[in-house]
Amino acid sequence: MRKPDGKIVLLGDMNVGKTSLLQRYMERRFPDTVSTVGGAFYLKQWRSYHISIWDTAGREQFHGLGSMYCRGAAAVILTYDVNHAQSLLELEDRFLGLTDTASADCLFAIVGNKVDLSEEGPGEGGQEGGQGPGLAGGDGCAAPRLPKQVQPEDAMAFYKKILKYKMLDEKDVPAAEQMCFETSAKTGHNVDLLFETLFDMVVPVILQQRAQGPPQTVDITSSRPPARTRSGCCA
Ligand SMILES: Nc1nc2c(ncn2[C@@H]2O[C@H](COP(=O)(O)OP(=O)(O)OP(=O)(O)O)[C@@H](O)[C@H]2O)c(=O)[nH]1
Ligand SMILES: [Mg+2]
Repeated sequence: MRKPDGKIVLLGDMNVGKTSLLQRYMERRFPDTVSTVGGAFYLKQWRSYHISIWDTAGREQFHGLGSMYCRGAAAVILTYDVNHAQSLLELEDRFLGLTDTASADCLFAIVGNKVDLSEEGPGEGGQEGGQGPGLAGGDGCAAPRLPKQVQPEDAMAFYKKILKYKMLDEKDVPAAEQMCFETSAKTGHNVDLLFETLFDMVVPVILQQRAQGPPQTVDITSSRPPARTRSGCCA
């Protein structure tokens, strides 16, 4: 197996939909999932690059593994559930610190998932939302359901906190509006947009990492992550 050129890691509390987002993008479906054990990855070819996308376990008992998965990451997708405010707070309290091992140029995407369940979210309708910016990409035709607990402004405020935590200047990194997404793994809303926006952004980071010396990505040919099977840890 070819060694990946770069790595993207999904982080976030249990049940926010990390595995579902990845399966929606890679397998174009929304299967039943079981809570992830450890971590698992997919390999995606994007242009001439091979990018590994790591799904991690949100459960507290696997927390210690998070910084290992983040080592050398070119991008981290910090995922929360738009209908569960605590899941955004957890990103700041429990998950942001895990990204200390990521690449110095690491990009951060903030993703509010399960937007199909909220009153302001888009309705059902298959893979949609491939156009337009992440936060402006909703088509607003939902049947009323749950009151949305997290607003796009909350996610953008968190993005700015990340920049502060990383001591990055706003003018040196992508704008919050570009990096905050609302998605539905169930309907596919904005899922392609999320991953493909990130892939395009990650390519320059990969080139930068190459220019700086040997890659820091985990060598998946020599390390042995827990096996992923259709009914296994990633399903
Ligand atoms: N309605 C709806 N349900 C979703 C969505 N994404 C995930 N789910 C459901 O939420 C539950 C948890 O999804 P997972 O993808 O397993 O969550 P996870 O973040 O991987 O959880 P851990 O592996 O425990 O960290 C499952 O029952 C999914 O079917 C979504 O966009 N909309
Ligand atoms: Mg999972």
